[in-house]
Amino acid sequence: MTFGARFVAALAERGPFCVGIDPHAALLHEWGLDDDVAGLETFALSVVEAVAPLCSMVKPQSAFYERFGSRGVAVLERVVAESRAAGALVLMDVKRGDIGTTSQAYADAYLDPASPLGSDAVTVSPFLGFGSLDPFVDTARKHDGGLFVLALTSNKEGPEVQHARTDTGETVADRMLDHLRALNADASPLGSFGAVVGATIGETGADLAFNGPILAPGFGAQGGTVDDIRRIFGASAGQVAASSSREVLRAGPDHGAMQDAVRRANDDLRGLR
Ligand SMILES: O=c1ccn([C@@H]2O[C@H](COP(=O)(O)O)[C@@H](O)[C@H]2O)c(=O)[nH]1
Repeated sequence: MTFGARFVAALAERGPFCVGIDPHAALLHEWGLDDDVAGLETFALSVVEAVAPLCSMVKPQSAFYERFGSRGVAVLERVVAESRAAGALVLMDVKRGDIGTTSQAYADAYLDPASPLGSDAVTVSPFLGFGSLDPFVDTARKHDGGLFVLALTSNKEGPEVQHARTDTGETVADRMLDHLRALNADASPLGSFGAVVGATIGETGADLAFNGPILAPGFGAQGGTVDDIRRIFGASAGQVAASSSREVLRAGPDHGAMQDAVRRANDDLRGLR
């Protein structure tokens, strides 16, 4: 089953809310844990245990594990394996992108099921040129994985690059979305090549109608709301997984409170479908 098909099925069954598993130092302290590998492990696996059986997709942010070196990455490997075992899709948030030969190594690391970090999908950056992502595209096709390509990110600095005009007059973001349209052409029910479009973006005029999954980070702690998802995505809202990390994680360590936060977000977002 392709990633696009798994994404559609997971959102229909479990709801459109994606939980970011980002073990910030401040959150470890709020949970009464030390900011060390043992604290990271307790935090991350506790979040997995609480939310992975419930939500359609989890999105671990690799940076928060990498900061502990190889032992942190070992925890990330367990987050991937245990989340998938609990039935959640795993989107590895690493925003990789490099020249093609290096992109191939990244693609193998995150999209080959034989890799310890092999995930359902990975976030990638197209700002070395969309064609530099070809190894990710080919590897995703080979293993039925998915990509989420940065298009209109949730941070306030993004427009400097993403709203800039290309040689043909369209914005960089529009060009990226055009590439995604081409990659997903004819896919059914949805292609596997998604876009990252923040829940915080203002009026951009971008055409967000395309036949692929959309990740909307910035929901919750960064200020994005259900109304923003409705306003930004309109008729494409049914393809959106809205993602939040800190908002859910702050409800912990109580499992019930984190699960309630997931259920509430899913209920609110389901109204848009
Ligand atoms: O445009 C983007 C792309 C990715 N992110 C990532 O999402 C989470 C947001 O965390 P919150 O605590 O919900 O703010 C984090 O991992 C970012 O790296 C994003 O925010 N915006």
